[in-house]
Amino acid sequence: MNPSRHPPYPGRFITFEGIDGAGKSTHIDYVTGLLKAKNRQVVLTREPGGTGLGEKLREILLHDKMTPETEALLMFAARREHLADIIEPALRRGEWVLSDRFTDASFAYQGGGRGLAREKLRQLETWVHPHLQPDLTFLFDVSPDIAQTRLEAARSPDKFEREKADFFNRVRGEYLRRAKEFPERFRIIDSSRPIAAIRETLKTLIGKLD
Ligand SMILES: Nc1ncnc2c1ncn2[C@@H]1O[C@H](COP(=O)(O)OP(=O)(O)O)[C@@H](O)[C@H]1O
Ligand SMILES: Cc1cn([C@H]2C[C@H](O)[C@@H](COP(=O)(O)OP(=O)(O)O)O2)c(=O)[nH]c1=O
Repeated sequence: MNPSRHPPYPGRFITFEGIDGAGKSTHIDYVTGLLKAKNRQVVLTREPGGTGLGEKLREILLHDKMTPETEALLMFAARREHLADIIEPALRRGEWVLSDRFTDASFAYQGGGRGLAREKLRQLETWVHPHLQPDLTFLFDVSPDIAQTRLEAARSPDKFEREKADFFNRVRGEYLRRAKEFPERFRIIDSSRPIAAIRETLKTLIGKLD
């Protein structure tokens, strides 16, 4: 049970983070399978998105030009809906929520990437989810060069994916800084390795959860 939660929910909240192309989407399905094999009820979701309104905001966020402040506010607006409609009800029911990104992404992208002050993001975090943090965060860590090569082979880029290596170096740096700040919940996964090797790591880590 996560003691930082009030009230304490019986479910578990696991988030998947990393720069674009790091392999989150590839591995979230694998982890879902591992948990289902352990007879856990799993809710698979993503940010921005996860709700009807959240998915509409995602379309705007991924394609429209806006100030960094607007970007942060819309990310947290989508998150508020996500928490109220999906995440907290599932945790109350005792289910395992796996989310492709959460608030660490706002610190990494809007903070590290766009340069917004960390304190502003902390204020939004306190406003939107004062008593809830993930139980566990997998940080898929890889260089922007490798991620870019993988993405070029896979799909056409959205607004974020068109950013340059400098931007992703700052995003990666902020993710790693947060992993140091919250070592009890972060697990850094070396994502430069082949998919099979990463699966082995994930299997070991998931096997340790009760
Ligand atoms: N460890 C890996 N080695 C090689 N290719 C990978 C690896 N992980 C993911 N990929 C490929 O890279 C691309 C981006 O992966 P994806 O899971 O969509 O990343 P993300 O969700 O983090 O943006 C996909 O085509 C995927 O098959
Ligand atoms: C949740 C979140 C995502 N993002 C960005 C990161 C991603 O580039 C984009 C969409 O995330 P994601 O769903 O990971 O995109 P994809 O499936 O194409 O890899 O939104 C932020 O900038 N801040 C946030 O708080």
